[in-house]
Amino acid sequence: MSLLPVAQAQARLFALAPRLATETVPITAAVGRWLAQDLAALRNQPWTDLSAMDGYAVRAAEAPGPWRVTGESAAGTANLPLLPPGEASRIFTGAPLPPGADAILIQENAARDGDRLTASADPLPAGRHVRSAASDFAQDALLLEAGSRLGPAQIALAVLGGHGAVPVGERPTVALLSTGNELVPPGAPTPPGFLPSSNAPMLAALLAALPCDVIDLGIVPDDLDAMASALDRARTADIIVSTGGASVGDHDLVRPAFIKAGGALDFWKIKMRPGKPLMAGRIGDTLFLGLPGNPVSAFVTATLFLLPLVRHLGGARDPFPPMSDAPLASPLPATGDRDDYLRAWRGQDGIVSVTSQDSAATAAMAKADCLILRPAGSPPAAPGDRVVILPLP
Ligand SMILES: Nc1nc2c(c(=O)[nH]1)N[C@H]1C(S)=C(S)[C@@H](COP(=O)(O)OP(=O)(O)OC[C@H]3O[C@@H](n4cnc5c(N)ncnc54)[C@H](O)[C@@H]3O)O[C@H]1N2
Ligand code: MOO
Repeated sequence: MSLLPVAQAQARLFALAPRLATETVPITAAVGRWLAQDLAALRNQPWTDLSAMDGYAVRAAEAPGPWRVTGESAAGTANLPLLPPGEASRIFTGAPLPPGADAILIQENAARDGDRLTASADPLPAGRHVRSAASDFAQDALLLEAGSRLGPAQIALAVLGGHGAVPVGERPTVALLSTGNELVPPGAPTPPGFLPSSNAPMLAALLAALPCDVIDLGIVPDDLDAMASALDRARTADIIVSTGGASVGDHDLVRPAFIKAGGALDFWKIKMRPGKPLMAGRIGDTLFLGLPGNPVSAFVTATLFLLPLVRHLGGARDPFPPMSDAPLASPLPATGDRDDYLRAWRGQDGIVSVTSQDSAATAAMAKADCLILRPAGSPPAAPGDRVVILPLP
């Protein structure tokens, strides 16, 4: 079987995965989720011309006064009477300007003696310290496009736009299955032959940044029937993710177990390093991703396939990790016949690849804050050469 290029594999994975239904949730529960529809403003912001400062509302053409201070405007007032010529109104930040006023004299620049007011400094142009009606956004304006992620700034915008609830993609459920006779749960004793299972906690940590619900189904031994029944039990999830047992050894049983459980495999073996044995398919309505067991391979394939899949299902417009380019600080060897995703960190002088690129080197992986993408067949690279990087979450 020839190796499938990463972009083709990602496209095939998404083709297996229709987006989830949408639901309307209170705005406070929408953080991190993706809008299911364009969001338009239900109101003008500001609703009318407002003062940006504490001071006096005046007619700018009358500066530097004197004015007679008559009315007052505070935030929360409306329907103010016309400001007669020659008069000023005391005003506070966020309060509406009385009709006729067109500038704010800030109180630091005002001299007041009883109800007599004069401007003590600088010319006062019309519009000074005024936030004009709808200058932030107007009613019916498009605030946020479908597929946008709702972070803190987007939530503020939606609320000011008049929305108390928003339509978003549902949260997918992700079931994690760790395969391997050698695995024990985190923190358990490790007699000879055993090691702690780190993949599920690592994947749960990666998924914690996304709106999804993670179920850890624990460790399954390298046994065809045990794996097949574990996969079958996991079918209530939207996505099943296994780690380990994905390669070609006699104990690598995930693929036959998936087929035994009734799954239809769509692809296996990707033109990437690490991560070659990655596989994907469907079992009923559930998507299946079989990640390699090596912790670094599982980390990289999760970054390039699992996280984008969760974003896609939840309605994201941009599901893939962003890429940029940056200069290298240290040299790189030529790549082989697979795309390399090298673990690296962003130093002051450029990108530094971590010392060990072995797919079991977790100490080196933990120093990385980005991946360098080096396409298959790239020649050696020297310090100063620009490379494509993917920042890590
Ligand atoms: N003859 C070949 N051998 C291998 C090939 C190949 O093409 N031909 N591919 C290699 C590549 S590339 C990878 S990647 C690995 C992946 O193998 P598996 O997915 O079958 O993973 P395992 O053999 O089950 O485990 C590999 C390694 O990772 C450790 N492991 C597994 N699960 C966990 C876990 N939950 N937590 C921590 N560590 C885990 C496991 O003990 C092994 O050391 O295959 C190559 N072989
Ligand atoms: O493709 Mo594997 O993940 O190199 O060790």
